[in-house]
Amino acid sequence: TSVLHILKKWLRLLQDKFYVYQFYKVPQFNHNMQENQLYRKISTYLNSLPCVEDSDFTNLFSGSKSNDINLVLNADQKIVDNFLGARISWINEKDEKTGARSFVLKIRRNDKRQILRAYLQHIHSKFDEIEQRRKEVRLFVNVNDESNRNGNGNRRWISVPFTHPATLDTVVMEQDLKNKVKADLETFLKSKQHYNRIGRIWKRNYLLHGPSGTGKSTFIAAMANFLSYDVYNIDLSNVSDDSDLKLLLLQSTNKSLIVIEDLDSYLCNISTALSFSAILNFMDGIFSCCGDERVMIFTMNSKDQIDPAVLRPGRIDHHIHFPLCDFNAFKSLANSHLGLKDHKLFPQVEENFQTGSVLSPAEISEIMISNRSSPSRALKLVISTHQSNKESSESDKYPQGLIKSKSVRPMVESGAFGKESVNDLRKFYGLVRIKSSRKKSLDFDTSEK
Ligand SMILES: Nc1ncnc2c1ncn2[C@@H]1O[C@H](COP(=O)(O)OP(=O)(O)OP(=O)(O)O)[C@@H](O)[C@H]1O
Ligand SMILES: [Mg+2]
Repeated sequence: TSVLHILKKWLRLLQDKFYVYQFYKVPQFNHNMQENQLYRKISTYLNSLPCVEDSDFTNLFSGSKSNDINLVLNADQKIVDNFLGARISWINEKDEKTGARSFVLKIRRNDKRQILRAYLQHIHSKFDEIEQRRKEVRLFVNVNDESNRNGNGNRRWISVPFTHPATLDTVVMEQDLKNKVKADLETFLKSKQHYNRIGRIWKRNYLLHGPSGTGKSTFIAAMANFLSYDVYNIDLSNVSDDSDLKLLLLQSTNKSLIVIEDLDSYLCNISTALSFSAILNFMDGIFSCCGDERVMIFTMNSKDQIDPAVLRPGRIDHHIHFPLCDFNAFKSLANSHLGLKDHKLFPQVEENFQTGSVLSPAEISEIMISNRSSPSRALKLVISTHQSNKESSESDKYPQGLIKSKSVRPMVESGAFGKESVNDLRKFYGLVRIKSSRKKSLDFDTSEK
């Protein structure tokens, strides 16, 4: 077989001498460093070809499902495709200077006239088919400029499969609000023509604001799963300057969620690297290549200190507030986390929440997860943590030295729990204290402290 294989190869080389070929190059990026969609389509198409399995050398990657194994072409690997009797070969080349990649198509001149157009159309439709089947949402994060310079071909994003399990059903929030957001997203998905007609970029901007641990990030994941959009999470600390921010937007694809978390902390300490106007322009999306189907989401702990220009209508289409946990939210969490529709301790919890909420859904959900074997203990712990947090937030009005003695002692002395629960509580309470002091450091600058 080896001899046969070698003979075939020679014969092919000999035949090649008798034909005139034409070459087509499909670079990964255009001159503005926008990703060439055709490159992505060709890459997906070629990796799906059965002949990848027969090639001399190829890469194996695990897929999104546990048993999946994907074959992925290696750089510089040659692959031969057959279409309507014509032989078309592809190779993935790397530009030594810039590190940018391109696919190069080689086709006989005669075949080109007959089939090239149909062949490219075939790639388009195969790609759509594969995408439909795959429906894999990916999470992109921006790499810093350094790795870019190290021959990454100016690629600013790296991606992994997005597997967050949150859905709009699992996020606890007011039902009316949830329905409104759902309806808004559904209308958005159907509104391409409308946006075109009124001359606006087809995008929707959301601001999620509220204290830490109230579900903002979880809601973003739920939105991504609802829309089946890829998520581009921009870490502004990895953005070197204004043009870098533009580049990130240019290199994102359509049907995507573009996320900037904790925008308030960046706006309050705007660095020299990134200007205020660059952020505003970014939010408007005027640099986006085709402005197709993008949802932008910004999160903040508070919008009190934010320049109204950032929040003006059009720049932010929807403001969604994520509050601390009230009794209704608590009941939803108890239902989803502990399977409790009702419990004899519910009236006591309700009474507690009526005096004002001090626990975030994250804190309550944490208590419920770690005590899910004993719902009663979880509820008692919620009540006592709520009380102690309330006391400590009141004692924040007093000098620092008083806080500890005021807040910790009543819980430990109450004797309502076994030793284990008290330890749990201490441990958990420690976390809460660390969290709240972290928040303080965001709110005030050190000189004020
Ligand atoms: N509204 C909610 N519904 C369901 N789970 C929630 C909700 N809020 C918080 N949680 C739970 O708490 C955890 C933390 O929530 P999340 O990270 O979404 O909060 P966040 O508002 O983004 O906080 P931060 O401002 O600190 O980033 C999540 O793992 C989630 O399971
Ligand atoms: Mg978050």
